[in-house]
Amino acid sequence: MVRVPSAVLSKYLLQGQISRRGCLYAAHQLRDVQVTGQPTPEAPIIPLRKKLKEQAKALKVSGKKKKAKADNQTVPGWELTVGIEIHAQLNTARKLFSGATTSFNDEPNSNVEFFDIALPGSQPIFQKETLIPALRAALALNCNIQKVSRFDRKHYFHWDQPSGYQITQYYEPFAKDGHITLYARDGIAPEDGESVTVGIKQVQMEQDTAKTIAQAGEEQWLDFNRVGVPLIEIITNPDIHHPATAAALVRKIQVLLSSVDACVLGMEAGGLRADVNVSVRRTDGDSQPLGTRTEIKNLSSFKSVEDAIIAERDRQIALLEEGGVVAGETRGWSVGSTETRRLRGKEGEVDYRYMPDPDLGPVVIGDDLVQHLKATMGLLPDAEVEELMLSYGLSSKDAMSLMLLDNGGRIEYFYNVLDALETRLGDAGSASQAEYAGLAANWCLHEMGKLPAAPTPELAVDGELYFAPTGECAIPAAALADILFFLQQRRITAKVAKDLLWAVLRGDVINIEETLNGANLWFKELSEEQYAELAKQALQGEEKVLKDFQKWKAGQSKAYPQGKLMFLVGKMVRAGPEERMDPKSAENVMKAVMEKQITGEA
Ligand SMILES: Nc1ncnc2c1ncn2[C@@H]1O[C@H](COP(=O)(O)OP(=O)(O)OP(=O)(O)O)[C@@H](O)[C@H]1O
Ligand SMILES: [Mg+2]
Ligand SMILES: [Mg+2]
Repeated sequence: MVRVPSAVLSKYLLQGQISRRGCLYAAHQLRDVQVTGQPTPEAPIIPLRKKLKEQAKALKVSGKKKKAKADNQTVPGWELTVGIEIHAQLNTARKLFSGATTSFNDEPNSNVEFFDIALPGSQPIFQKETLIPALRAALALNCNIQKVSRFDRKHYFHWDQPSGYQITQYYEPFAKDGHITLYARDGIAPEDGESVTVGIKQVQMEQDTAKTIAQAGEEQWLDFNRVGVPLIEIITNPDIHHPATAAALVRKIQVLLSSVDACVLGMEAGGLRADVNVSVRRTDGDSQPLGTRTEIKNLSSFKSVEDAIIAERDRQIALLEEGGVVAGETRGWSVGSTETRRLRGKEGEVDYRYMPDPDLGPVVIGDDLVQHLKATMGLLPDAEVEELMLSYGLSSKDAMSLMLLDNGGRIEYFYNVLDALETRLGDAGSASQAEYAGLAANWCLHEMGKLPAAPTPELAVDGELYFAPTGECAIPAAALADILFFLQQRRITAKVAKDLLWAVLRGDVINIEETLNGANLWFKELSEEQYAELAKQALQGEEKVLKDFQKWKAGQSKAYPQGKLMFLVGKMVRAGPEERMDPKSAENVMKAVMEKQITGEA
C-alpha cells in the first residue's frame, strides 16, 4: 500500500460526495490556528517534554526517587490487569449534532448554535462528515464497523452539559471487536516479550462538554465552544498486565489516530485523555476471576498513565495483604504525585439512566464507504516503520524516532529531504536515493538533534528549529539535501557539513553551493607531504605520548595506544585547514609518521 501523507488525507473529500463546508481541517489551517492563537487560560498548551522535566524536578524535590522502569513492572505473587478508555477529539470542522464550527481558540462562546446550549425546541442534526475520521480511527484499530448504530442519552447534571445529558453510543456503538498489536520497539514492558495484542472492545462516538475556566474565589467561567465537539471513546479489553505496556498503548493509539488524520491534537495539547481501570489478583490460585477494578480518570500524559497504574496497583496490593477489600470506585491522579486519591465510591456513582435518544435516527453505514476508506487510508505506522527498515536500511530505533518526533513533522521532513536528494541525484545521474537514506536519517535525527529547538511554534525564535506538521523548518530540505550530497560525494568534509547546517539555521547561508564556492570550502585534499608535515608538528613536545608507543612497540603493553593516536590526530586536524583534511587520511599518515619515529627512521 502506498504512503499517503496526512495533509493529503485531510484534503480528501470522498470524490465530492461530502460537502466542502463539512470537510476536515487541512493541516495548514490547524497550524495557522496554533501559531497565531493564544493558549486558553484553562488549558495552556505545555509541551510534553517540559511537563516531564517538571515532573522529574517535582520528584527530586519530594526526595522520592522513582524505581527504574524494569524494576517495577511486576510484583511477585500478584497479577495486574488494566483496561483503558481513551477519549479523543475528532478532527472535524463541525460539531457532532450542530453546524457550529469546532475551534481550538476562537473567542469564547462564539461557535455555539441553539442546540449546543439546549435552547428549548432545538434539535440535534447529525453531521455525517464527522463519521469519516471516526471510521478511519476504528478501521486503523481493526474494528468491525456496525451497519447500524444508535445514539443514547447518558444523564447527569453538571454545568458543563446544558441539556442534562450527554449523547453517546451505549447500547449499539458504531465499531466493535478490534485489536492493536504492540511490539518491543513501541516500548512495552520487557515481560511482554516481542509483542502483545490488546483487544478493542468498542469505539463509540459522543459529545465533548463545555470548558470550565476557574476564576479567583467561587466564580467559574464557561466556554461553550467545546460543547458538542465530536469525540470517540476507545475501550480496550482488560488485556494489559504491565504499566509500561499501558503507556505504550496510549502512545501508539495517539500516533495511529494522527497518522489516519482522525485526531490532530495529542495528549499534551488536550486532544486525548485516558481513563485507566486497574485491578489485581493473586497468581497462586488457578482460575480466579479478575479483582475489583478502580478507575482513575482524566490522565493527560503517557507518564501519568504508567505512574498512576503503578501507584494504584501498589495501593490495592497493600490493602489486600492487610486483609482489606478493594472498593470499586473512581480515583484521581495529579502530575508528579505518588498516590491516587479517592474521588467517589460506588454508592456515590450517578445512575446515568441510559436511554436511546428519541430525536436521532439510527446511523446506517454502507459497506461501500467502509471499503472506500479502507482502500484510501494509506500506509499505517507499523507498515511504515517496516518500510523504513526494509527499503532504507534504518534501525528500528531510528525509524521509530523519525516517526514519533515533532508530532510527525520530523518524518515528513525526512521524506522532503529524500525528494530533494532525488532531484539532486537526477542532475548528477549517480547513486540511488536509498544509498543516501541512512545518511539523511542520521542527520535528521542526530545532527539536527544537536541544534537549538523551540518547545512550541509560538515560542520559536530565529535560530531555533521547529518542525511544522508538513515537515517545513528553518533548514530547508533542499539545503540539507545539498549538504548531504556534497558530503557523500566527499566534496566537503564532515566538519564543513556540520558548520553549514548551523549557518543555514542562523540564516547566514542560503545557497550551499554559492557559499562553498565563495568561501572556497571545497575538499581539496592535502598532499601526503602536507599531512606528514602537520603530523610532525603535532608530535613536537609530545615525548611522553611517544613513550607509550615505544612501550607498545617493545611488547611491554598489549593494546595499541589508539586513544593517544586520536589525540594526536585531533591536534593535527586543528592545526591544519580543516576543510581540506580527511580525518581518516590524517590518522593513516599520523600512524605512519609515528611508526618511523619509534623505529628511529625519521
Ligand atoms: N477487573 C477489571 N480489571 C481491570 N480492568 C477492567 C476490569 N473489568 C473491566 N475492565 C476495563 O474497564 C473498562 C470499562 O469501560 P467501560 O467504558 O465499558 O465502562 P465504565 O468505565 O463503567 O463507563 P464510563 O467510565 O465510560 O462511564 C474497560 O476498558 C475494561 O476493559
Ligand atoms: Mg467508558
Ligand atoms: Mg470508565
